[in-house]
Amino acid sequence: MASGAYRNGVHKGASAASNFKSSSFKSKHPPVAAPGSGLRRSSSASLGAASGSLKDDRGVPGRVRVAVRLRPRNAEELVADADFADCVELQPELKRLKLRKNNWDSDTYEFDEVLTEFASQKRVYEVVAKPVVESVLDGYNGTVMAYGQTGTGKTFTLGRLGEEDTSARGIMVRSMEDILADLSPETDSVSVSYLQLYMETIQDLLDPANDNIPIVEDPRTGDVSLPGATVVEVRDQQSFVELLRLGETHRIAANTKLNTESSRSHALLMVNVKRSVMGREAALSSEDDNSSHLVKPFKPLVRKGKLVVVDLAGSERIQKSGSEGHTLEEAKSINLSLSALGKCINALAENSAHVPVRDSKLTRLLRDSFGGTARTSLIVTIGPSPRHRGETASTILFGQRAMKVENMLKIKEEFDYKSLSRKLDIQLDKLIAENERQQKAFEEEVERITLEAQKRVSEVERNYADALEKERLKCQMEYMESVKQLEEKLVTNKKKCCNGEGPGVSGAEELAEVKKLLQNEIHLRKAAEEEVDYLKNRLGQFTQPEAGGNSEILKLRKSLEDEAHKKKKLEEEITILQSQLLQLTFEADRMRRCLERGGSGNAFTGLDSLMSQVGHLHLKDAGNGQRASIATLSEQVGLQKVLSLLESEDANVRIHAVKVVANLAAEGS
Ligand SMILES: Nc1ncnc2c1ncn2[C@@H]1O[C@H](COP(=O)(O)OP(=O)(O)OP(=O)(O)O)[C@@H](O)[C@H]1O
Repeated sequence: MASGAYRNGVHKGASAASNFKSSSFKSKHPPVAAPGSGLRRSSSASLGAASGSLKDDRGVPGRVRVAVRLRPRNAEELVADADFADCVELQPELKRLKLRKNNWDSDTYEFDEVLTEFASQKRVYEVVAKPVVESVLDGYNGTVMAYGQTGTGKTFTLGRLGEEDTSARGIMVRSMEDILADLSPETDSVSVSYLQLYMETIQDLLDPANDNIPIVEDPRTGDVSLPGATVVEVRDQQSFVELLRLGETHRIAANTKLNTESSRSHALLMVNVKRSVMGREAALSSEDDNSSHLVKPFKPLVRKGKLVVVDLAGSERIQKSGSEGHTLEEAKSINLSLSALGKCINALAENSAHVPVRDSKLTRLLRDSFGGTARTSLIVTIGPSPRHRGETASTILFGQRAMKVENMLKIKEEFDYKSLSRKLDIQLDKLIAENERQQKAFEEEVERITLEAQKRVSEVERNYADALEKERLKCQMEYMESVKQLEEKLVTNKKKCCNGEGPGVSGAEELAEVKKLLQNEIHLRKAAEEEVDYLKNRLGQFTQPEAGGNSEILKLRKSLEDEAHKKKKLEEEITILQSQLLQLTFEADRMRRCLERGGSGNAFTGLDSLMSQVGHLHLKDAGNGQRASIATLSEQVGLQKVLSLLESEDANVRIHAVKVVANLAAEGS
């Protein structure tokens, strides 16, 4: 008899149950909640509370919570036990169970939760498993375990998929629903392994070929791992249900092959939840300030919670199962692991110094669930049949002992170097991209400014070239005009000379007029020079910011210099023109004087025509300078002709010829 049992409603001896009266079943002191956790915390009575939880370095104290669930009578029992009362009577409001010994005597037990045959799957989940799931999401390990005789509803409670009737969904499916709803897909992840422990061998229910998985314990942390077990990351509920179905199919196939039943093996679903605490905080802060990740210090932490859901093999005794041969060995093996679990629980309940954890694979696998750092809920399932009273009593006692086991819940939080590295990589990528963007923008800006400058320079060049061209044309026109006027005047003078009229207008007046024209010309030239200077200054202003290397500007300067050079040449030509004009004026004067003296006009005819030709040549070739006129005279008039005039009989002709030659010689020199 358990020390905590009630008999006939009277409490006998110190019991775990008596302690539970003072403990709250509500989550008054939930473990440290992950920031931003979206899962609604259970508010109804639950097994998950850490009574009087005081968090210190060792963790949060948390007793193993135990619920009892009664299966309704099945078809066989309805017939076979028709004339008998159930072996148990439940008082759910008092969280008590009465186990009948006979018609007048019963033992009373108190549990953390008493679930009648009418309890819904939803309620069972909420009081048994939900607080554990919440702890797992907060970074603790958690265990939900079903213990009971074959056929009492362990698989019904834990493993129902509820595909046709969602209200029938069991604890596994509902747990994953809550986990997936609470995780952030960007920073968190959840993965599962599904295993079967049969005859001290661990088989992979997600990969049947993998049928002897070793257990590895971390000597430092005591954490248990199963290297080689298939681990599947779960992204949505549907894929998880598929995995459960696949596991169930493999479990049935494996058991058929081994000629056994599911009740002979233990099924373990391991759910690993990994969430980045920093990731969530950073994500929240970055909503307010996009650049915060660059300046705010951050601590990348990862919380790793592991949920283990264990559907234990049937707890019936060997002698009652009538096993023999291989089945007997099998039953012994099942019993071995279950009795090892019972022994461990007893040792822990009694605060024994030695806990035989290593006696079986089951206890090795569950070492964290009892007396470890996990939050653990146990649901013991019982049937109503008085024919199985002994099994029911044994199950109830197992549950009562488990209620005495105290765990020290510890949060599994690690510094997440991987996440830090990933975050830094992302930050680095962002910075590189930003840098490239800025570099590109800078280059585009430089290109834009260069284009703008080039455009402005070419605009100035064009304006300047236009202005120069205009000025040049203007000068040319004026020059041509002046030359034309001089020619006309010369012809008029000659005509007058030939007609013996003499210069109608005095030569001095004509000369003054020509001088005036020249002055005008000089004035215009000066104005053009000023215009050029002004344009030069303007160009200098435009090109100053790009000083030091713009080839366009250099070109512009060169063309400016060329223009200045041309201008200088034009000025020289004007000077030549002036000297020629003087010479012509002199010749005209001389001719006029000659005519006035009444000398032979005929005698001078050849010489006049020669002078006329010389004059024309001078005007035509003025652009090439004085030297060109001698060469042209020699070519076009012929030096022989000039020389023949020197031998003329007329002395005046000879004198003129001498003068012409002398003038030409003076020109030549
Ligand atoms: N609370 C319940 N309400 C209605 N039916 C139930 C309940 N619990 C169990 N059953 C039914 O009882 C039968 C046995 O249940 P189940 O297979 O879950 O038992 P078990 O303890 O897992 O058995 P085993 O140890 O052999 O695997 C099933 O048909 C199941 O539907």
